[in-house]
Amino acid sequence: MENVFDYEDIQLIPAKCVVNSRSACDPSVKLGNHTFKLPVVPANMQTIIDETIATQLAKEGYFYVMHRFEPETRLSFVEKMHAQGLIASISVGVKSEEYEFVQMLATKELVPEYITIDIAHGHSTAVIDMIQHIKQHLPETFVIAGNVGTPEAVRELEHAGADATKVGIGPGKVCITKIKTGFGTGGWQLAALRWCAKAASKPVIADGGIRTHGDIAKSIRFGATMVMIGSLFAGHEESPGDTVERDGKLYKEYFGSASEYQKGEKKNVEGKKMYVEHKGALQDTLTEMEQDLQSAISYAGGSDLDSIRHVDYVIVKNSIFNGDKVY
Ligand SMILES: NC(=O)C1=CN([C@@H]2O[C@H](COP(=O)(O)OP(=O)(O)OC[C@H]3O[C@@H](n4cnc5c(N)ncnc54)[C@H](OP(=O)(O)O)[C@@H]3O)[C@@H](O)[C@H]2O)C=CC1
Ligand SMILES: Nc1nc2c(ncn2[C@@H]2O[C@H](COP(=O)(O)O)[C@@H](O)[C@H]2O)c(=O)[nH]1
Repeated sequence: MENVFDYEDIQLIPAKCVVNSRSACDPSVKLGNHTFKLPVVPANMQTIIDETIATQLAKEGYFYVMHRFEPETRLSFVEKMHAQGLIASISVGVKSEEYEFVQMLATKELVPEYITIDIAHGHSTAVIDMIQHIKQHLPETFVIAGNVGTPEAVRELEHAGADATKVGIGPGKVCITKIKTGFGTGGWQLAALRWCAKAASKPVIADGGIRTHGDIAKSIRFGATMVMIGSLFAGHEESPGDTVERDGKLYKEYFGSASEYQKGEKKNVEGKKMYVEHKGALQDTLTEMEQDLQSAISYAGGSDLDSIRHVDYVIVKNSIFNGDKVY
């Protein structure tokens, strides 16, 4: 691997603007059979999304992926979403009961529009088998498989039938995989995304490590169709994590899906808990993301997301923030 870099090492180079207002730029994206307002999806984690947020996002035209940590609610969740005419987008693991769950959905003719296979090390026989199982029983469902960090993994999961792959092993804010195992794309997630996207023939979702809205545009430039984000979505008033007050300031808890707080035990822990500053309503962040992406598109010299994919860039190793705090 040559040219290893991460989000903070890159600046995109502006091209001549062709719109008279940023509002003329369209940041919507197609994934599978549906078009969504933004190329952004909140992480399928228990402190990031719940049924209320999923419903709100679906109603407003944003993509969402419900987490898999209350497995007994998933079937009724799909029913509830479909009863409202909304898309159902759920997560599964790879244990034997998950095979039965997929079969049960098929038997009841409940077909989620999207299923995400949510596993730490997605380049595995377990994930390949699950892709094939879903495709056998729910052939109409769009399958997102992950997480992976190499072109070989992208090719194998696509070959097994995945409709999209999710890239990112260890770049997450509450991730400790890189520390505990020495493996992953932490510190070079953007370069790993580029490496994987070049091998992909289907959409790639960049997962983890997004710290600013500009990082969304950079992900698009380096091959992502969409980005999955945890920490930037953890602090909203709607966020499911507990709210705590410290020295008169409000914070929300954000913990990893492989943390002891999620697992309820200290076994194979690869995630931690942190507190993020409370920051108001989720819709405000989504609106700001939309405006920032519209602006990014205008800097790219176009009027839609595709224009970002073609801009030049420079590598300015770890220096673009000039030592400033990001916010
Ligand atoms: N994106 C990322 O960088 C990471 C994300 N996570 C998140 O944490 C959650 C838990 O993930 P995960 O532990 O995969 O899910 P599960 O705890 O559901 O494990 C799924 C199955 O895969 C097995 N398994 C897990 N990791 C490995 C491995 N490295 N090698 C072989 N078998 C393995 C488990 O067995 P056993 O437990 O016995 O090994 C289990 O049977 C997920 O939501 C995932 O997205 C976790 C780490 C990294
Ligand atoms: N290594 C771990 N990664 C995790 C864990 N829980 C979630 N995740 C991944 O992080 C992203 C979100 O990253 P962020 O930088 O936007 O906060 C999420 O989508 C997962 O892929 C975990 O316990 N360990």
